[in-house]
Amino acid sequence: MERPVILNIAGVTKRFGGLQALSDVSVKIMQGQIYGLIGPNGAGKTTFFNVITGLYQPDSGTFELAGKPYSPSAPHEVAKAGIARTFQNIRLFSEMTALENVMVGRHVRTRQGVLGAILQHRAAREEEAAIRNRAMELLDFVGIAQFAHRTSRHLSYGDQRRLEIARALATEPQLLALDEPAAGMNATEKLALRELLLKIKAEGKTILLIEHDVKLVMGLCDRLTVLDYGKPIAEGIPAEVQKNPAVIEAYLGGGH
Ligand SMILES: Nc1ncnc2c1ncn2[C@@H]1O[C@H](COP(=O)(O)OP(=O)(O)OP(=O)(O)O)[C@@H](O)[C@H]1O
Repeated sequence: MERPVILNIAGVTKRFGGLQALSDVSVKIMQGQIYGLIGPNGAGKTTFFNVITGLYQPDSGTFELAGKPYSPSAPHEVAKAGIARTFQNIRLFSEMTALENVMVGRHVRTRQGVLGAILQHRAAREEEAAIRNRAMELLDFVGIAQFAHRTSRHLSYGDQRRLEIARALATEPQLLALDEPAAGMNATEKLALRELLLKIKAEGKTILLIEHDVKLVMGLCDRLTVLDYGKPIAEGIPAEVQKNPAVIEAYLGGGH
């Protein structure tokens, strides 16, 4: 049986002044897939992420998450709809502990919200305990439970990336969107990241991955789209995409 479509985005265009950053980009991701988005520098990958997560307004496009239209008009709306993302440059609350960072992510999904948590009504206190427990579970899941009470800026680079993923998972997303999670990682950290992403996939979660490390993407993704100058030039399984002459030209040609 065909798996349900989680993300179905069609016909996205985005222009910055005279620059056509995205031209008619469409992506369809099935539940449980790791889907890659690659392309040379300036191809439009981050712009596409920013459009689907509500940071940039698209000029056109249709947006569906788990069969329902969603409006990518503001990041908090997108988070509520069920897309959680991480950023190319780590964006943690650097003075908070690892645990607190994950608890903040969890509040997107709870009844009391941040205000309730501050007011500390009884119901809020109970909810807070549940949030704390779940946050600890997530830290354990990504492999950094031992650092729960460490200030996040004191974590190693690789562990900060894991923490970002734990915080994103805390929102119980339908789709986890990762913007260059391996950027700046050494070989050992990359290997550990690969294991973590496979573990997340094994839980039935769906991942959209922008990544510069082509080897990592090819070994990890079920399918991928290649962008070049804002246009999709190939889509398919890694074995096909890496043989595609347009893809080879985009990466090896002198244009970039
Ligand atoms: N806010 C903006 N205003 C104007 N131009 C922008 C803006 N954001 C991106 N661009 C331009 O859009 C194009 C696509 O950039 P984008 O950052 O999406 O590419 P990318 O594929 O993510 O690149 P990289 O791999 O280097 O991160 C580039 O030419 C970039 O200069």
